[in-house]
Amino acid sequence: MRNIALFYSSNTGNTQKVANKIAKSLDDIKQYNIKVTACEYMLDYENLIFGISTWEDGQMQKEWQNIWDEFKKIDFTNKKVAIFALGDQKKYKNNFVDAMGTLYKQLTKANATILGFTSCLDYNFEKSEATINNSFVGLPLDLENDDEEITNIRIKNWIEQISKEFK
Ligand SMILES: Cc1cc2nc3c(=O)[nH]c(=O)nc-3n(C[C@H](O)[C@H](O)[C@H](O)COP(=O)(O)O)c2cc1C
Repeated sequence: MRNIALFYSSNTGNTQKVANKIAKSLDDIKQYNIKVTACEYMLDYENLIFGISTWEDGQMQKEWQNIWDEFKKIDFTNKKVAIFALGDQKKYKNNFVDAMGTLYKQLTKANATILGFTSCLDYNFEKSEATINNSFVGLPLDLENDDEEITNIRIKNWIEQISKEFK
């Protein structure tokens, strides 16, 4: 059995809703809210999924900010990591899912192998800290503006994509 864990946090429940959907689609997964689970538990898993939302013009959701000093001490060598991110491409079009970029940069510094990049083409935004060469560094989701059907398709495709690459 593979060893996968999903760590997330959420202000209004949007990231939680997506976390629940992803966890339901994978048999071999453990789900943790970082509000109540210390980040050293991440060390127990070879494959990790992180869920993060962006607030206050480009900032990480508050629980990610709270664990950030501890998180920065973790070495992710030999770990495969995929990120999904909640944001609003209409109201915050110049900071769309910026928090995913912040998380990505730290994970890269900490030697993680990041997978699950997706194309920017399907989205309508101006600027994001979470892109490299027209790809997002994970899966952005916009529950404020996109139909549930589109969101569900994106999640399904992304799970297929990362599932193949997890060890
Ligand atoms: C005050 C406020 C600031 C926000 N700032 C951003 C932002 O800078 N970039 C972005 O993409 N989304 C932003 N959002 C949208 C949220 O990220 C989005 O609603 C998300 O689904 C919230 O997820 P959560 O409830 O799981 O935390 C903001 C929303 C609010 C209410």
